[in-house]
Amino acid sequence: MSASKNIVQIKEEKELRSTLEETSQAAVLYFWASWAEQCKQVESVVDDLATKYSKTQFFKIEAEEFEEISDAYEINAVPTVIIAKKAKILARVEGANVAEVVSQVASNCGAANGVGGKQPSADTKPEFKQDLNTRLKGLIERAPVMVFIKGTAAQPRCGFSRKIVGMLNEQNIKYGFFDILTDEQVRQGLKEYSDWPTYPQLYIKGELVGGVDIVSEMIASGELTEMIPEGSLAK
Ligand SMILES: N[C@@H](CCC(=O)N[C@@H](CS)C(=O)NCC(=O)O)C(=O)O
Ligand code: FES
Repeated sequence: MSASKNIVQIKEEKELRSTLEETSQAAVLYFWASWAEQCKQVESVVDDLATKYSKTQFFKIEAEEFEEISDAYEINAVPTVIIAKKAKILARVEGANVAEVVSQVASNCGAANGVGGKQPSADTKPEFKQDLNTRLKGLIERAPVMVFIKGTAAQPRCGFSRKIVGMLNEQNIKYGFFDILTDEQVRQGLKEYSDWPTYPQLYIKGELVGGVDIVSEMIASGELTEMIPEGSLAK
């Protein structure tokens, strides 16, 4: 996928500088390191975007190899994606936040191929979001009681997730779970979709209930069991 000619792995600092100086368009700078596992996810998205946005220049920059550039863009973590127009930074996405990379490229880099070179894309951004939102909705509705946690129900990988799983088990509630550590797009996307910034997240019949604090209060007041559909309570 990285065969697009508008994407280059920079070998010299001046490659980046001269392109940015010459063009009046936004360029995408992807900073990576070979040791950072998370970069692979972002790299494949960047490759994919380069084929979709063939008029935009994409650069891959090995962060530690090009310290001067990394310092200039204040890179503190890899992966980081910067969208820059000449010296100006239009957007910065740190970490494997794939949904945000897609969304920022869509809103800053004009039209994708086939959209006809129109003005910055009122229509490309929602299109990507639509896909993710459909997916998130499907996950939320996978079971009548659904919990999004770090790790699995059998092996939670965070104290908060362990706590909610323990509470649900204690209440004999049958539930489905999704391990958000396996999917960065879901991890970040669901926060925005449900307007809830942390995990765990408990959903009943497709509706967000809340995290540990809320669920524990609702158990104490008896409210939670009232909300659980009959088939989701083990006798
Ligand atoms: N008070 C929260 C605690 C949950 C929390 O703080 N979660 C953090 C740490 S596990 C979180 O999900 N941060 C965002 C992230 O890791 O993506 C609750 O009631 O659920
Ligand atoms: S992963 Fe650190 S508190 Fe949950």
